[in-house]
Amino acid sequence: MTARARQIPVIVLAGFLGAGKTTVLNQLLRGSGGTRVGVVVNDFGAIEIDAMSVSGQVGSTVSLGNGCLCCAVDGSELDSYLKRLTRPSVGLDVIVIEASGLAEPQELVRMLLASDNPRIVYGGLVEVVDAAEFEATRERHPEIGRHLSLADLVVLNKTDRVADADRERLAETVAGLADGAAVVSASYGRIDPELLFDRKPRAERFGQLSFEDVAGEGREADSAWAPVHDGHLHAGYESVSYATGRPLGPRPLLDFLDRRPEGLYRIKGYVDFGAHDPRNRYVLHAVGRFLRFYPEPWPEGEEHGTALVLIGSGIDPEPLAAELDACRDEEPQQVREEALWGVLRFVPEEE
Ligand SMILES: Nc1nc2c(ncn2[C@@H]2O[C@H](COP(=O)(O)OP(=O)(O)OP(=O)(O)O)[C@@H](O)[C@H]2O)c(=O)[nH]1
Repeated sequence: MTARARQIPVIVLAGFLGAGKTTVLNQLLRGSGGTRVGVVVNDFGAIEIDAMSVSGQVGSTVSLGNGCLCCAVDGSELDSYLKRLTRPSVGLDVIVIEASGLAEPQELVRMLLASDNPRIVYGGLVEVVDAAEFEATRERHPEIGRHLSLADLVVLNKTDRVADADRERLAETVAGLADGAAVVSASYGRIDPELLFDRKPRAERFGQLSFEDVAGEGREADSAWAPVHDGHLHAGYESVSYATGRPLGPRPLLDFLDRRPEGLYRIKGYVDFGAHDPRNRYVLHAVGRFLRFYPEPWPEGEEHGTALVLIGSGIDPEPLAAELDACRDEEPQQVREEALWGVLRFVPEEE
């Protein structure tokens, strides 16, 4: 076999905060059959929540926490992870990089195209869009349109959250921005893995980007290419990581979530409600005003505790941490059955 024949496609999975990238990734991993998928997860927050929530993968996962991969100055960090994943002994068929929700996808694509790792080949950019939040997000961040124009495939996710008529309109808007790339509608990230793992020549599958496309040749000067990161989505965003070994009180936490500041767009992580439910931890997801708790059994042997990442613009880390501290349960051993009811209202019946 020639070196070229062994090249492993590397797909970038991008999309704004909370759009459903991890959900799509988990669906792909579940549906990957015998294909061995390697995963690189790039979290924006210091606690690597996404890496923890990628489940059941067939291949290997490496995680790049705390900071945006698109700001790794020369891509050497990414290169070293890819080197590990592309060792023949690992035997991967495809690698998916889940970008942080604030990454500049073209930076990642550029790094992949510039990589001198002979074992990889750029496999396309998948952009995940939150159908329910898209319009508001685009108003705040018009650059989302530019991201879509680079995509090879757009997943219009969370279509269960919008009415049929809105869905069609959104699909049209997104298709217009995506500049000819395929747009597939999905709920809970359910897309056909064949869309990504097909080994046909990529020119047939995706409108492959050339380096010139990505580097901006023939395009208008693009501020995101400046060596500073002012134009990046994450420039105005802050991430706060919060961890505590003391259980949180359900009611104080719900009060906190209820009055969370407008700029606090994304919260994710695990909550320990202590004696209120000693068997389960509660996966928490807030995206805009959307809030969900997903109880799941504590992994065996895992120390119980709460770990949250809060991401937003104009948020003030210290008061947020102090407010969360104030949610810690005063009487962690005392169970009031009704205390958890408020939380259970935000547990979906089924996906
Ligand atoms: N209603 C609905 N919720 C969804 C859908 N897809 C994902 N979600 C929920 O949206 C929340 C965020 O999903 P994630 O997959 O974590 O989003 P993400 O893009 O990886 O988030 P970041 O890494 O923080 O940017 C979770 O609560 C998901 O269960 C969907 O199609 N419909």
